[in-house]
Order: sequence, then C-alpha cells, then structure tokens
Amino acid sequence: MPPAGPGFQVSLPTSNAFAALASHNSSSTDLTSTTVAAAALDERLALALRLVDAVLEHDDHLVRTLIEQERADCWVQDQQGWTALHAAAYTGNVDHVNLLLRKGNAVWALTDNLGCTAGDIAFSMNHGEAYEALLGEGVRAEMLRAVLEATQQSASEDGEAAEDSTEPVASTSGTRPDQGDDVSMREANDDGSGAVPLSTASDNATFLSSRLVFTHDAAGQPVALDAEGNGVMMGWERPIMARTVERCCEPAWADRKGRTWDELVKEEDDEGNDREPLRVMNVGFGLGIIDTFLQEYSPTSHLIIEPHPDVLAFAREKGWYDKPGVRFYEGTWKQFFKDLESGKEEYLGWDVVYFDTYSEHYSDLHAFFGALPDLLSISDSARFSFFHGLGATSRLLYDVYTTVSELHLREIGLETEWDQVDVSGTAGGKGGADAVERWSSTGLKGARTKAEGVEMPAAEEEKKYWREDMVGQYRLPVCRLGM
Ligand SMILES: C[S@@+](CC[C@H](N)C(=O)[O-])C[C@H]1O[C@@H](n2cnc3c(N)ncnc32)[C@H](O)[C@@H]1O
Repeated sequence: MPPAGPGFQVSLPTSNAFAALASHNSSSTDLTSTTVAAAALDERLALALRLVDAVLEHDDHLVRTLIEQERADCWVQDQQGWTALHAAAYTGNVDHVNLLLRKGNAVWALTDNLGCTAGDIAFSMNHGEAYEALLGEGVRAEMLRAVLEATQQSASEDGEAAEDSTEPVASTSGTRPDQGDDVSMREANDDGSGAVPLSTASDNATFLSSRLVFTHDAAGQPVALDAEGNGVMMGWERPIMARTVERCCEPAWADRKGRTWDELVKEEDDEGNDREPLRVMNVGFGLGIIDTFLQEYSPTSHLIIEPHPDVLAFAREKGWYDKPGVRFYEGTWKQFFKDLESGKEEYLGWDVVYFDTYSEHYSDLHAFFGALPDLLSISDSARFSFFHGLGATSRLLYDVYTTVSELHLREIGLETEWDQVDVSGTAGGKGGADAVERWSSTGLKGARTKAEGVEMPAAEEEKKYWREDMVGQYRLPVCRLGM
C-alpha cells in the first residue's frame, strides 16, 4: 500500500522530495534567503541520513545525540525508502526503536520502496522485541485515530442535526461516514501515492455508481471486477468462506438439540415438524460464495444486504431471489440500519451475521460493530464474522488491525477467537508462487477484459491485496457476545 501502509495517508516528504525542494529553492531569485533555506534543508537531510547510518552502525551515543540534541528528522527516507526506524528494526535494537518513537518523530507505518514497514523488517529478521514495540505503537496510534474520528464524526453529526432542523434530510447512501484515512477493507487500491483518490476501490459511492463485470480469470476462477479492473471478489477465496460458515453455523446447530445439522434437517424433514429458526444475515453478496455455503445449513431466514445493481442483477440471474428463505435488502447496510431505526425493517435476532463489503474502510466496519449487540440473537450460539483483509499487504499492519478490531469488538461486549485458514492455494489447487499470484487483486495482469458490454482498463501492474509471503495465513474472526 501507500508509503505509510495501506490506507495510512501519512503524507511526508521523502528525502528525495526534501532534496528537490532544496534545489528548487536555491534556483529562486531571492538568492540570500533561498540559499540559507536550501543550506538548512541540506543540513537537515544530512543529519537525518547520518541518523540512519548511526543506527546501522550501533553507535548509541551518536543516535542519542542526533535524536535528542540535534533533533534529526526520523521520518526521512533514504534511497531505498528506509527511515532510521527501518534501520533499527533491521538491527533489532529495541532501545533505538523506542528512542525513535518516543523522543524522535519517527512514523511507525512508513513503508520502504519494497512496501515494507519497519515492523515487517523486524519480523523477517526475527527480532521479536523490536517487532512487539512497533506493534504496540501501531495499535496505540490506530486506537487513538479511532477515538479522534469518532469525536469528529459526532461533531459533524451535531452540525448536521442543527441543519436538519431547517432542511430536509439528504440521502447519505453509499457515502463514508467519516472521510477518514484509515485502512481499506480490501486492499486493491494501493497506488503507492499516499493520496485517497475517488476510486472505485476506495470510495463506496464511486464504486456503487460504477459498472461491474462478472468473468473468469486465466485459471478459470470466477471473478467480479470493478470498473478499474480491481477484483471485488475472487473464486479462490472459497476456502475462507467455507470455513467461516462452518465456524459460525455449527454452534447454532449444536445448540439445537445437540444434533448435527444434517441429522436435524433430516429428522425434521421426515417428521414434517417446524424447524427451530436459523436466521442468517450476509452483508455484501459478491459472487454469492458465502451465501451458497450458508444455504447448506437451510436457514429459515437468509437476509442478504446488497446495494450494487450489477451484483443484484447477477444474483437474480443465478436464481438467488427464488432460493428458500432468501430475501434481498437492495441497499447499503447504512440504509438498512436507518430502516431498522425507523421500524421499516425488523430486528430479528440473527444467529449468524457476516460482513464483507467493498470500497469501505476500517471506520465503516467499526461503525458496523456498534450495532452487533442489537443485531445478534441473545443465544450463546450466535456468531459474527467479517472478512479480515485489513492491512493484508504487511505483516505489521495485519497484526495491528487484528488487535485493533479485537479491542473494538471487546469494547462492545464481543469476544473474538481467531481461526487460521490456509490461503497458500493448496486447498484449491496449486500452491507456492502460483498461489501468491492468485492472491493478487485480479489475476488479470495486462489483460483488457470486455464482458457484458463493459470495457475494463488493462491492469498496468498487478496490485496485490494479500502479501501471502509476508502476512502468512488468513485470520478468520469468530465473534460472540461475551458471557
Ligand atoms: C467482496 S464482495 C462480497 C463477497 C462475498 N462474501 C462472497 O462470498 O461472494 C463485496 C460485496 O459488498 C457489496 N457492497 C459494497 N458496498 C456495500 C455497502 N455499503 N453495503 C452493503 N454491501 C456493499 C459489493 O457490491 C459486493 O457485492
């Protein structure tokens, strides 16, 4: 993802930008003041790069002097994109890591030219203590960000409420509640620029008003692509969806007379009895993969929340509107929540709730968490899960968002267990390098696709949304209301 990691929009000048600025200034007309300014910038740049070297050379005294007395800029990146923090992560010197974070102005989430945060480097070098320090910093920073965003959000809602007293309420369909810069739910929109463009992959309203294509990749896997050629959903995520359903539905079955799902369905079918209800809610239909697995449990009520017209058309064409127990809510989950509040929709007490949308951000998921105590059935067997692709291009970011989401869920009374799912591709076919390739955002590098009358741009370069080499196995959250 971008310089500061996926969705982390820390826009700081790199050392190169710093140098460019110095040279630009020195060619300006006001020679005296610009020469002084350029010299000052050169000096700061030299100081910052000396700090990187001092860290690499284990020169404790110089590191301390440069940070505490010389106030060297710890966020400056060298030619390979390394900051002093990357260097400290490389050497594994936890004192330097802490010094840079506490006394210096180091930025924990900056990525080097290869897309690695300092934490990723510490992890790959097996420097456990340094890694833990960076993880702690990331979690603190992201928890703080969420608090600040919530404060901003409630301030803007107060403002809107004041306006609402005189103006009709405008639809907020598909818009982000916060416009914050947090991590994307799925990581296809890494353009490395650090900016948040109004792209189909990062802006929900843009995505919902653009076309989608349902096609197949070179390996014959079904894929749904957005108008920029990013993968919205890929067939090879099946093992994740299968395991999610198993983990979320089995407790409800076990709860029902202690019999397995198969036994229960069979017995009740034979005897013609009414079954105990099993109510499931899925937010985001995509290719209908998770819904297919949910159907195997014959839910009495199967609610699918999906706003995209092309996805709805796809679902209709595949016969989903006629499946037993299935009902589509044709709108966003935020619209659905409004309808729940107004009484237009009913709180059913769902046994299983799953959340996997596209072009939304962690702050959206966090907002969804807040409703779970009302959405979930009070039964011990009720489960919630979500697609955890948060920060999946970096080991550190993935760990940070695993912890942050768990803490946020705990705040609202949900306990989380993390299951592991092999995403190496061995479950669905070939493994190794081929599997890593399959975890790219489209698998259609360089291919211009034309399907159903919608022409997609050729993907200039493969955008990975899962760094399987760095991140490892997929973590499946299984959440329940605490005791
Ligand atoms: C990654 S796909 C879901 C894939 C699904 N889990 C499966 O197994 O096939 C994301 C889906 O979320 C839908 N979506 C996007 N924004 C949404 C929103 N605000 N509310 C509900 N669904 C949304 C997209 O249209 C898309 O169909």
